[in-house]
Amino acid sequence: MKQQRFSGLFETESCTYTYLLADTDTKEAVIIDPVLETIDRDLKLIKELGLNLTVAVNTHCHADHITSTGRMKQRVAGLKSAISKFSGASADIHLKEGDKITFGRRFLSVRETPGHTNGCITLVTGDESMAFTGDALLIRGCGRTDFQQGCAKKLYQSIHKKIFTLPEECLIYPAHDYLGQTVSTVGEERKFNPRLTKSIEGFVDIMNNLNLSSPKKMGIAVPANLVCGVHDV
Ligand SMILES: N[C@@H](CCC(=O)N[C@@H](CSS)C(=O)NCC(=O)O)C(=O)O
Ligand SMILES: [Fe+2]
Repeated sequence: MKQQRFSGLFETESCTYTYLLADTDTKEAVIIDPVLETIDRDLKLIKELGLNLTVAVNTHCHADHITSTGRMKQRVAGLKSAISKFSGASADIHLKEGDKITFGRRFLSVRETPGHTNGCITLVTGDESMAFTGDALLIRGCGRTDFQQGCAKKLYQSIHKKIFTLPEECLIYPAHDYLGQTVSTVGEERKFNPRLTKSIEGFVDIMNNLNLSSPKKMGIAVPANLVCGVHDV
């Protein structure tokens, strides 16, 4: 019987979620958005579970924290890094719409969801029961669109066309949450997301008036993440 192991892991400084998915029959595993500060915790869990980590994928070139994918590659034999081909970042695998990341008999399929950045992707499990939305769709929110080629119109269209078309009960796992929320569903966000339930004009207006300060680590995170996060910290 095919089984899947799923872990949601949290990094407290940047409020980032890292997700680990494994086929428990074959032990092949994939990690999504791992953070440099929590590399030891994540690799310990992978070792404890006896998993063979084959792919470390970033949903986009993060601006607020440094990815651990480069460092993980140095510590896990055969591990490949992956990111969108539109991210501008180096990686072993450059992903595009419709690509599949396989782990054992399971897979994640790639949906391009630009708007927060040009290279944002949403990863959807083969049975469409889970979607890892990165910073495109957050729980009752969405990624900001005021830097890294952000575009509010594009983000609105990405979310409506590529995420809200998934089954209502599909679980939404974002890359961040600042309020302690861990999971939502497509149906819930379609109904209750205060930004995405507006018209496109209303959405653009909200996004143009967020007035958020830049992420504290942006100056070091973006250049580091363009090269898989490997740099002298
Ligand atoms: N204060 C944090 C950065 C917070 C932030 O800008 N979050 C991003 C996602 S990380 S690129 C975002 O899109 N937020 C949207 C929102 O509505 O909050 C820091 O200093 O790191
Ligand atoms: Fe981001």
